[in-house]
Amino acid sequence: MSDILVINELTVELQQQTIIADLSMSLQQGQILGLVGPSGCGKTTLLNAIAGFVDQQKGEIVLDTHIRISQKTPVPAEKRHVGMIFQDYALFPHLTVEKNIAFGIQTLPAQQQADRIARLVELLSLVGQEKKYPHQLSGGQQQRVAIARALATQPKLLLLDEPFSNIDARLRSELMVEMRALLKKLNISAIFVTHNKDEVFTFADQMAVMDNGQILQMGPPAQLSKHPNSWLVADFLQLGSWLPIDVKGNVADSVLGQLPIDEKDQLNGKYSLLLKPQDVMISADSQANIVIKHIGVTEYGFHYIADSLDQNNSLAFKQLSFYSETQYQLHQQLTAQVALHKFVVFASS
Ligand SMILES: Nc1ncnc2c1ncn2[C@@H]1O[C@H](COP(=O)(O)OP(=O)(O)OP(=O)(O)O)[C@@H](O)[C@H]1O
Repeated sequence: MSDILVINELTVELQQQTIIADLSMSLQQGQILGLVGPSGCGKTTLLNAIAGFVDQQKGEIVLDTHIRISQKTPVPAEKRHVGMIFQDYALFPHLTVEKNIAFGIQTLPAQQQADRIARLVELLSLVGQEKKYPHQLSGGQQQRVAIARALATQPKLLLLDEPFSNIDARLRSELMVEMRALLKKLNISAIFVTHNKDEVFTFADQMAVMDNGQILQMGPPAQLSKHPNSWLVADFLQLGSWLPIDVKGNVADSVLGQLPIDEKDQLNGKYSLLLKPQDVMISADSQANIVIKHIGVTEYGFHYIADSLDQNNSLAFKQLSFYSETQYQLHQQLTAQVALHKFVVFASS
């Protein structure tokens, strides 16, 4: 399978500030990539650089194995065969649905335009809406028009900036499933930006976590959840809570007791241990070490958030998350123990 996109050491500066810093990645033909990361880390700028809306200062972007773009050999946006769907869809308010869809293909012969519009209207369930204006459509319909308009030019790669953020929560997952099926059917590769990790798990084959203009980790979402390569990735994916530990040799001190540490890891000093909710065992006895601060009800039972009872200890923590079928009370003091497993430990918190 060939790569639809290869990025080598890309640097993008905006107003003398480095926004994308030496970023490298690749995406296989037909794959959907979910791009996540903290606000301001450069996600939209990366899409803009791929689409050709901002200049690159260094590095190379290779589209569909043969369109090679660098600072010395720029390629205008319209020659990149990349479609982009903006967060607010950016539909033309004074144009009907069919005229919006036709916008990028006006140079084609009239019959070819009409055939392509008819096919897209059918594909995106917009039959009967052709003569309507954007303000006469629901959010979901507007999104489908934006998709149809982007697909009209038959792009090899579709870029979507937070495509689902304006959609009603009930409609969202239905639309995501529909759109994924459509992209797969047309064998169109896509990169979409989101703040919602659940969207990545529903919609994407690959996930990239960005921070500070770089990609920290990229791979199938399940792989990143299992083996986060840094504190930031684990924290962004909300994989659990952070337990401060102090490692000496093959044991670690924590306010939840001593934990065995694999000496092969060669740790020494203070770290943060990733504690998944299922790794926390709770009992109500006289050895209390946590106090319940928040109680929620979920499909997995009660969800509790607790602080360590001793807040003066240098290893004290706040907001340990765990689930239990047992109902405890707010402010109740309990004993938490850590189930023995292969710990994931990171240097900073
Ligand atoms: N035209 C511009 N000129 C100068 N700086 C810009 C410009 N556009 C964006 N930036 C800056 O670049 C950084 C990255 O912005 P970008 O929109 O790419 O981030 P993002 O990850 O998409 O953020 P968000 O998740 O909040 O949408 C920010 O610090 C932003 O202020």
